[in-house]
Amino acid sequence: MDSSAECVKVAVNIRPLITPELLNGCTDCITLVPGEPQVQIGTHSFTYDYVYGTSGSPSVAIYDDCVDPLVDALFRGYNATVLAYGQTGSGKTYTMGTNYSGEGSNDGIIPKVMDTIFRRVESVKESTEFLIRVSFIEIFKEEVFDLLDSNLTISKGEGHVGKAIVPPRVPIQIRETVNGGITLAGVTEAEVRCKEEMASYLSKGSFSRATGSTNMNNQSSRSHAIFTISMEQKKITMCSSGGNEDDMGDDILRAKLHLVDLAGSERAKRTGADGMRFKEGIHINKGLLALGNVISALGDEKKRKEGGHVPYRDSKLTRLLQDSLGGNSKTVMIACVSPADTNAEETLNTLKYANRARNIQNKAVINRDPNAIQLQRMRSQIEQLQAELCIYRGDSNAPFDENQILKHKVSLLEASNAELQKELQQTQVTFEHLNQRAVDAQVEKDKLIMQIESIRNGKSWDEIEAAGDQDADLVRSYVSKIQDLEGELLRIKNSKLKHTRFVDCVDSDDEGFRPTAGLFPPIDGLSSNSDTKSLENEDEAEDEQKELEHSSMQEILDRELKELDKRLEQKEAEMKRFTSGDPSVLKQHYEKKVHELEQEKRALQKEISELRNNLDSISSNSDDGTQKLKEAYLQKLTILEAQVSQLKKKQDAQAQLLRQKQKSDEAARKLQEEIHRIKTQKVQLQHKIKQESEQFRLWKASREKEVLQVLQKFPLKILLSFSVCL
Ligand SMILES: Nc1ncnc2c1ncn2[C@@H]1O[C@H](COP(=O)(O)OP(=O)(O)OP(=O)(O)O)[C@@H](O)[C@H]1O
Repeated sequence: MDSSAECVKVAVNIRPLITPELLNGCTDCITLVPGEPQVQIGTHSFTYDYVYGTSGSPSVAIYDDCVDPLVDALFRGYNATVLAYGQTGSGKTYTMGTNYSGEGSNDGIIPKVMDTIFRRVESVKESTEFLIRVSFIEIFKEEVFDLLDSNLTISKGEGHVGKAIVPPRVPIQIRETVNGGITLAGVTEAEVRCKEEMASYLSKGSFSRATGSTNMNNQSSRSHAIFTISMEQKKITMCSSGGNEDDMGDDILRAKLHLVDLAGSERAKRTGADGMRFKEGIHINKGLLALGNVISALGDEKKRKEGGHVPYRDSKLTRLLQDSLGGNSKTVMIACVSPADTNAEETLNTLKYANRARNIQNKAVINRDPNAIQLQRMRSQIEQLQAELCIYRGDSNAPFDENQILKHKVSLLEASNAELQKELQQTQVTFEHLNQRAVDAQVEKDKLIMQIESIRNGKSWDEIEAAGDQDADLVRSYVSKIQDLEGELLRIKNSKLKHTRFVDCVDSDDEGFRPTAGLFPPIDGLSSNSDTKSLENEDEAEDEQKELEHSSMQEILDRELKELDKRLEQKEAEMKRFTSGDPSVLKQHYEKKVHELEQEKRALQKEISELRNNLDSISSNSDDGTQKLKEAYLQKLTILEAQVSQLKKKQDAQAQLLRQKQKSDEAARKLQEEIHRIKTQKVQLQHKIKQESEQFRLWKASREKEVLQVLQKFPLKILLSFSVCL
């Protein structure tokens, strides 16, 4: 997960069974797991960040756990959103406190938010200036209306009970700012200075909100309502520069808290709706369906990593909540559910919806005024230059020694680094917005091109409109396909870069890889047009990239193979040395030699013992002749004994040789085994080379097929416009 990314927090609020449900004999079908944020319904079990049951005073706990941290974040310059979702009558308006009029029960979230904000403002008003504004809008039948519009003449009696409202009011246009933010053209933003003033605007807006009676709630909200609190703050006194992330210094922080009370999520037939109420339901569901699709797209980790399309533009609701879901906001969703068994199906749907929302990751950043950031940076520079000047002047009264100045410089650099990192974060968020806008604009543009083309071909407007959604889906699928391919190309480029570095390290003599020719020949009719070249070039670049990858892989494998061959050659040469003579002949030779020496030794020993016998018989005769013979025998005996001892030595040496021979036989056997292993490795490597070539061939074939399919499906005009935009 990205370190700066933070998941949307999800809480489930289960209201008690209400009187009509009790009168109908409904029973509680939800089970809570004690001590765990878990909910069980039937065989299903879900875990959330927080679960609030039917007892106690949940609104206090909900506020403390889920909303108070968001109000705190608002003061630190972060955007935040609280979103109440659930079927009609599940308690969204009750939980949010959207109907709060400034008097009576203070139970809902919004009154508590107001209370906290103004208590906090009061506590820091000596050091910080605040500008707080509120706006209140509703999305009713896919149009945005300003609930604080002072020209609003509608009275509560005109269309609220059983009859649809036909309000004499002008819808507000949604605009996008240059950095991808969403604004509402001309919406009332009322400045407020106290809680009572803020509550009066909430009450005024709630009064104007479209409500109606349904089977499930006789004061049912028929619109999505967004109450927004904007806060601008600036420190009055100078503050010490420190590394604290939330220290705003001279910055102006601007942040918004959206408090969203959605319309009921139930299916139309359950509410017993007909006529106008039924049509309202269709619009409500369109917005909630789009919201569900956005949640699904953002919650899918694979799609998110690939930067896939998020259909924010499919409804006004999702466009307005763009920042709150997957953007620059800290967001909490409160799923409101009824425990009644009659509502079990809708409750299960809400729980599933909420469960998916837990996977959404937002990237909230502190919203600082860019001018203030620039000012801060310039001030740091001045301080640094002043410090340097002190050193160069050699000013003995200067309060800095060199060490201090270096420390100061380090802290300035650290501060500037932190600033740059924040800027980078903001730029990343802006980039993602712009990217999304580019995709959406591309889809819009291509839809229009197709419509113009259809008009030229004589189609009626009804036919065009009927085909509109289908065409838009087709175009969207192509745009996202192109996005996917671009993403893949980028990944391949990056991995190639890493790979080239690796190869360079392994072999510095490597000349590098030369790009081979593109895979596809120019396409007739397109090749001469310069607009198509970028598309063609990108394809060629991708193909070249793949070819390069393939050839570099082949080169590495070839090199490995050569290395193995070299080792094999060495081992075989060694083996040859061992086996150059016939080992069995050699062995026989040595054994024979030892045997001969043995025989010779025995013969000599026999001769010596005969001589000794003769000597003994001579000793008994003492005449001169026999004495001389005795001396001759003794001499011979000495010579023979010397010969025997030499023969013994030779015999030992031969035995030693024989042992050595046995050892070298063992070494030869091991060598033989090693040669066998190298040969097996070689076969495996050759197999791998073959496999890699085959994979590359298959990729090449599918790539050609893919490009041909895209070219066949796209009208030429769309291809041209894609290539211009991309
Ligand atoms: N926690 C609660 N305790 C007691 N009563 C509650 C609670 N939550 C809701 N109710 C009651 O349930 C009824 C329906 O609540 P609410 O109007 O807030 O529903 P909703 O979800 O806003 O409906 P819709 O989408 O139709 O506007 C109201 O009568 C309300 O007083």
